[in-house]
Amino acid sequence: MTPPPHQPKPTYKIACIGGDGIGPEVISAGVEVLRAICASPRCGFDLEFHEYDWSSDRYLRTGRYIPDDDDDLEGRKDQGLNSLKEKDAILFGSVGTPSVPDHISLWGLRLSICQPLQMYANVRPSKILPGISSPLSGVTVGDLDWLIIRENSEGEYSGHGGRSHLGQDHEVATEVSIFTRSSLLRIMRFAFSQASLRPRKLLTVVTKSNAQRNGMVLWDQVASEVSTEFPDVRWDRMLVDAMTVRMVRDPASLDTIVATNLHADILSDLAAALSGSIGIAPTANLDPTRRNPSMFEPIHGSATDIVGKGLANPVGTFWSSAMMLDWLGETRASQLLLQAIRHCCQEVNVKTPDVGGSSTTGQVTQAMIRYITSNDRLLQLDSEA
Ligand SMILES: NC(=O)C1=CN([C@@H]2O[C@H](COP(=O)(O)OP(=O)(O)OC[C@H]3O[C@@H](n4cnc5c(N)ncnc54)[C@H](O)[C@@H]3O)[C@@H](O)[C@H]2O)C=CC1
Ligand SMILES: CC(=O)C(=O)O
Ligand SMILES: [K+]
Ligand SMILES: [Mn+2]
Repeated sequence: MTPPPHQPKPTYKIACIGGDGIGPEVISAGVEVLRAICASPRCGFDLEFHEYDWSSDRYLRTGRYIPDDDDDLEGRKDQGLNSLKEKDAILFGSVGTPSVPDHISLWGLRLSICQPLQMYANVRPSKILPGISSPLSGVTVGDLDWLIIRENSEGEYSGHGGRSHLGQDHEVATEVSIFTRSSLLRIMRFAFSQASLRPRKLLTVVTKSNAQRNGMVLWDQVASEVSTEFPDVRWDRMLVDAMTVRMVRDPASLDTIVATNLHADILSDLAAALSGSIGIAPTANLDPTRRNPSMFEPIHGSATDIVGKGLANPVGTFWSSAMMLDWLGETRASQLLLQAIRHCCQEVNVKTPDVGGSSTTGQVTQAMIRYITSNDRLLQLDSEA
């Protein structure tokens, strides 16, 4: 048989934005682990990492989180937002520091990437991993396995509103939630299709249409319209306040969940805590049209209380990196990464203090790399092994 023609390995360009606080610590751990995968001769692709210094430090130095595309930075003009569009994916840490107001930092960096690049679907899996215990008594692996879909482009985080009469008794501030039919159609179609891909084919639409009588009513209406396109998906509707009760009291009754930008932000932190720790939970900011690169980050923030101490759990970043590989079509490498996470959490018990262990960020990272290096046969198709 003639051997197949030599195929060059695909090389994916990954933008790495560590950001603030523990962001750079977990991102460098993620990059080390991803490099260990690529170092295997059995790995069928390569990753090219492009580091960005976008952070609050840069903001305090230059007045900008993201330089203009035509700013000349040490002779280079390729470091602005447009440069992200040439990448295959973005790995993001976190943004936020005590010396900059949180609304400046979040809008200056994370939202300034997600919004122009139309990453309208924020995907947040939440699941109890073997070796990790839930604070809910009697709830264990398999009892909590959720996929939270967060609307990531509008709603309460549209940035509409303003302040006037500053400092006066009649000072006023508005924060206007925006709900558009076109954005609701795309997020509901995305959520129903994600639900239809999971074995239980079960979607819960979170709402607050009792008190919020405009945007949330349109939200419900579009959910109902889109449901007719997905006859195989069973779905129900929950008011967000009652949803918190159901998540705690009956986690096994839930599977895929769709909620607004604000509601899902809150519910996913709760989900992370119920599944063991905020340090574990991953997220993907997806442009499902693939016109733009998507961005992968742990759901946690910059955790300035633990920065520089080796206490940051890097698992949220490893899991996010696995989601990134999956999005790039590298499912075997993604599976290997997930398996390495399970191995660290359960078999060798290498865990950070937030999940009851005593290992450092670096020790967890090294244990991941050891597992990957000695199990790299899993990167090959069975027929090639
Ligand atoms: N996507 C992003 O970049 C986000 C940024 N933020 C920003 O981060 C800053 C801090 O926000 P917080 O409300 O304190 O939330 P946070 O998620 O940074 O921290 C909350 C608590 O969880 C702990 N924690 C978080 N990540 C951990 C990890 N990997 N391992 C172990 N423990 C971990 C922290 O030590 C802290 O006690 C703020 O400026 C906020 O605006 C918050 C959430 C997301
Ligand atoms: C900002 C924030 O809390 C989040 O994206 O989850
Ligand atoms: K983050
Ligand atoms: Mn959040």
